[in-house]
Amino acid sequence: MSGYGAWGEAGASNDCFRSRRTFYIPPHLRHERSLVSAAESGEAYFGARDMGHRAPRLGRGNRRASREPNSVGIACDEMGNLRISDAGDGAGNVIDFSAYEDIPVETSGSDVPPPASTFAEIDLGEALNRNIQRCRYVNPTPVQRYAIPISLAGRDLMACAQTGSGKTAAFCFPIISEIMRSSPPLKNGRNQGGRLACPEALILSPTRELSCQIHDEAKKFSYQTGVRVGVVYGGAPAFLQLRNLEKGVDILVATPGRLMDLIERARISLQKVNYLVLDEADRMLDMGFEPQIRKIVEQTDMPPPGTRQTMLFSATFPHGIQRLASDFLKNYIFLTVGRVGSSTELIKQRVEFVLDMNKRNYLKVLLQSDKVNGSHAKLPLTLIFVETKRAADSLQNWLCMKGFPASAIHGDRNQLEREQALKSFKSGATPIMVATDVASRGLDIPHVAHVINFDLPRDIDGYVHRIGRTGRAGKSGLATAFFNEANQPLAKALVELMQESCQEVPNWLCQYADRPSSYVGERSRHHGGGRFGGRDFRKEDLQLRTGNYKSESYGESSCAPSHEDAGFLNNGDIKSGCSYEVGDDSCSAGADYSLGAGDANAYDTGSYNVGYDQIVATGWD
Ligand SMILES: Nc1ncnc2c1ncn2[C@@H]1O[C@H](COP(=O)(O)OP(=O)(O)OP(=O)(O)O)[C@@H](O)[C@H]1O
Repeated sequence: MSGYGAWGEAGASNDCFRSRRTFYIPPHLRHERSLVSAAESGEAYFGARDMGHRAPRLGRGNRRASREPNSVGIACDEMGNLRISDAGDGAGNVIDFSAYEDIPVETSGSDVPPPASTFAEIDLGEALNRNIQRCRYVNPTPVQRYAIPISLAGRDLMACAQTGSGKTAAFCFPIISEIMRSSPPLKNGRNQGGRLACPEALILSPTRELSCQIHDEAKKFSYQTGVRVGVVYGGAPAFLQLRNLEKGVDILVATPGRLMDLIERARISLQKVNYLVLDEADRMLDMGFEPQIRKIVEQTDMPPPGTRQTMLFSATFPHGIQRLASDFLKNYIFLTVGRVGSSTELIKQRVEFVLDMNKRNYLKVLLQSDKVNGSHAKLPLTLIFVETKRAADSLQNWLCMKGFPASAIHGDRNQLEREQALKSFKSGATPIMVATDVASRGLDIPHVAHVINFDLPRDIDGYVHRIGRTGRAGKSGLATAFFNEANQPLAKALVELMQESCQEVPNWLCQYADRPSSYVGERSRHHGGGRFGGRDFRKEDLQLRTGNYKSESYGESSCAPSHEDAGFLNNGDIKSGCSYEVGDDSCSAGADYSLGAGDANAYDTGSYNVGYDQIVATGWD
């Protein structure tokens, strides 16, 4: 990854901006000093040389076995030094996914392929299987068990699975496997003398950080498969990204703005895209990104649905967004793994009543107590979410003044600042990171012990994604929310979510939830209050009309469809009260793409936080 510490370096500090010999360190191990030291000293963690450089035998994919090793990506030039390490907890233990074992799963759609219970059951190809072993992924996670066979069967998919449950591999594995075996070879996605990149797979994600992370993961999985992975995102020089694409790219990971820019400059063509993935699909199709996504998917040379395979993944999938998304899909399967959102009991959720004017003091107490209880009296990694970019800067400064090492990440920070903040947080050098929603989705930061919603988001899906930054991959985590009168509209949905997740709900919060409110939480309105947070809107529409739609339920049975949902959807009312700081990641100029600038700006200066900012200005403490 070209960014925040994905690569250690030989004989140098772990500064990824200098060009030295590079060593891949996967996201979940980048905080490990021992690993960084091993990389610095040149000691093989998983020596590429151990594996040799013979062309891999690729099972059904051996037609492409003669391809060169992957060489796309800034640090991928020296494959001899590539480190692929395990998925353990850094202490040699394999991640315990047993917490996800009895998760309810539901599929709907026609002719759903059966799930696989082991990787061995799935014919992914020898080279990829070796990489899976190198990653020490022993068994597929539930979403992988279902999504991989569905994808390998060539079916379109809308998949909804809990945060931290392994969705990235669920879409990467089948794509890599299929590209490995595709025939004839596509000359690594190059045309017109190498200037026009023609990827076979396109993975779109909403933020630069997430794109980098997916790129990193995909590169790791495609090691020695001959499949090339590239990435383009805003805020970084386009020429470097283009130079890498010129070497060939089979799988392109991109943020929408930069991708559109490069399409318009005739540097990328989507004519050969056989696989399209929208990660964080509900985010990609909400009112901020939707026009851009439509342009990319419907107004470029990308093959239409049915010709290409399309897969959408998220932990949350409001019905209005499902309806929009169905334009991009053909005869798709809807898959829900577990309750939409948190991995339930793995994340302990606490809600505290804290007035705005007391938030900072309360935070200080919380952090002090975390420090006392932390190992060696150290602060565990703590991610604090605030509403606005200004609030993020201000809280970061205040925390530093109070002796709590903190970084901040938001859409007004330039790419370098964002990378450095993330790197410093991951390494534990600044164990606190203050963030806006730009960091709420997808980021897989190992060992985040505590997520604090200093300002609660406006919708419950936002909350679900934020708290999902902890309690990932079978680990436990803590999420604390500061709640006060201003958050009353969220109370009902919050109580429902907490009850579903077997959390202790304070009585006072239930009282807020019982009050009439102008806001109807996403969960109640979209999901019908069922045990599955994500339900196939087709099913509910059809059941309403005919009482007949094919659905398979594994684990627990699902609830009756909600008439309220259908009515809501028919009104075309989509995700009002959207709470994103829209500041991706897109424009070639390097500035954050300001989608629905009105929204974003209104959000920054809106009345919701005025009181807070005034308090900051008076410097109370
Ligand atoms: N089969 C597996 N065995 C062990 N670890 C796995 C497996 N699949 C994925 N992981 C690990 O689980 C972690 C979470 O995976 P990932 O980031 O893909 O989650 P996600 O579902 O996309 O989360 P989010 O909804 O927050 O984006 C990663 O560190 C990944 O390496």
